[in-house]
Amino acid sequence: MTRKFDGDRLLVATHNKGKLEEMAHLLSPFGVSVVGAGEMNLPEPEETEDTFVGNARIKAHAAAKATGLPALSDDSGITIDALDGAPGVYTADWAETGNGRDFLMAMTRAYTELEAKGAAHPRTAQFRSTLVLAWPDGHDEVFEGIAPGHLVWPIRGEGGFGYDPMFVPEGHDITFAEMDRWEKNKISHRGRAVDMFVKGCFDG
Ligand SMILES: O=P(O)(O)OP(=O)(O)OP(=O)(O)OC[C@H]1O[C@@H](n2cnc3c(O)ncnc32)[C@H](O)[C@@H]1O
Ligand SMILES: [Mg+2]
Repeated sequence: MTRKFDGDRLLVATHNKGKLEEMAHLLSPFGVSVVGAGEMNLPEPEETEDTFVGNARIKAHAAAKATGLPALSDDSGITIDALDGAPGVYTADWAETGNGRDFLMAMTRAYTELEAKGAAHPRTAQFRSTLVLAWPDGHDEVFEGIAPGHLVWPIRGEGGFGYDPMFVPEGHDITFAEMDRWEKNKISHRGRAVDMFVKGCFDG
């Protein structure tokens, strides 16, 4: 098996601990361990684009430029059909309190907006993950994964992170937050995007 990047540790340009743990688990079967942007003391760049790929590019290129290493970023979020795709790229912003993030507040907003619209059940939604592998020479590669499902209320489960307690993936009746620790990775948007990354970056 050959790989397109050198060394065993891959820089993952994220400051989200939940994402980093999932990436570490998803990549370990390929002999790749990860190091997060936080551990490398890299700043968190402002995500000023209005697309997942645009923001993923900002994060990956900032990390690659700062370190001279290839860097893999993840920009992700949830699109809710009855809310015309909101919160989408603003998924993290819905949790912003001005003093950290509150995901119960963000999930409550999603539920409240669905109720206000009288949205029918099932309230379909998709988790989306766009990975960008950026190289120090400025070029990049893009990989995407989608997990379809629906939203439930009240929220259920203690696992995962972010909006996991309100999301039931298609073909299941428990939320991502109710799944055993690594079950989510087998079917998640991030798991699917990492599959594409692995296919694109390894041969043999
Ligand atoms: O930008 P980085 O540093 O990677 O970390 P972040 O948490 O800010 O990540 P994003 O900018 O990509 O925002 C994604 C938002 O979507 C949420 N999200 C993404 N993937 C998720 C998942 O697998 N389960 C639950 N919520 C998720 C997450 O909690 C964030 O609020
Ligand atoms: Mg972010």
